[in-house]
Amino acid sequence: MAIAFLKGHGTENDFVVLPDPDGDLDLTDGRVRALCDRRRGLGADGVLRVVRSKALPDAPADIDGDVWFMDYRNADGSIAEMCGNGVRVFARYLSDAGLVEAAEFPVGTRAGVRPVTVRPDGSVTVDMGQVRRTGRFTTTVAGAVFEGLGVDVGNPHLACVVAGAPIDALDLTEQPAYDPAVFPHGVNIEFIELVAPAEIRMRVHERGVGETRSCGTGTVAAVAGALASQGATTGESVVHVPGGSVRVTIGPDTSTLTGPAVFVARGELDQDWWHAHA
Ligand SMILES: N[C@@H](CCC[C@H](N)C(=O)O)C(=O)O
Repeated sequence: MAIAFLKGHGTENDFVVLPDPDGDLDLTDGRVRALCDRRRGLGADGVLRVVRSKALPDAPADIDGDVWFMDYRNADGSIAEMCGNGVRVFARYLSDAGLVEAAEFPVGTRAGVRPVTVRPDGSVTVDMGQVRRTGRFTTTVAGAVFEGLGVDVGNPHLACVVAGAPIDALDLTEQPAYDPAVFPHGVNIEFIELVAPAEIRMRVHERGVGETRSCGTGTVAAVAGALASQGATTGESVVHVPGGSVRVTIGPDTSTLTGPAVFVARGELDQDWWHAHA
């Protein structure tokens, strides 16, 4: 069986997309790690398997079986509940491939259904759901302690506004320290610089990946963190990340993320390579 793939990115958070409507692929952790490896594989921050919800045994039971499901894996092979940049790339794939005809449709994720709108200019808006604030916590980078807002947007985040020092100077090559009692399943950690009332810059260290050039769920968490630093819970902001810019709105009941979704390549995996990495 030929195994098709696409390579795409959203603000340079890059993914291998594997169309697998009937859930036939044996997508082991080892294969995910090999696919994401930038030397022995295709190279990516994560894998997006495109599968019908009814074909994935661990899809949440309340998602309609015909809804397309984003089976997301981090580069280290771990499973994450949600990926904001990935869901835009995923939605764009479904639309370009003619698997969905409407411009607005639901995408299933482990964090629940996320309604998306694919726009004629190729950008995608995602309804990211309600932002849950979980408390104030700290992280440590090279001995420097940063305080931030814990945020749950389906997956866990710690959004830290950095005052008085440029975020560019932070060394994010190592895992920033955090309290595992607070984040027992790990955490994505954002470092935020306030640029203007509705404009921020962000860097991120992603759970299961390392520093990436963007994190969509992280941008929503970052805007929640920036708003909190100004005593607000709702608002909107442009978020500049190393890989580009996105727009985030946060309301009392839900949030949205709008940004690009780009395809770079498509092809077929080598069968021998696939079998060698079981
Ligand atoms: N890059 C993603 C988030 C991917 C999952 C994350 N690393 C986690 O483990 O929660 C995004 O764009 O949101």
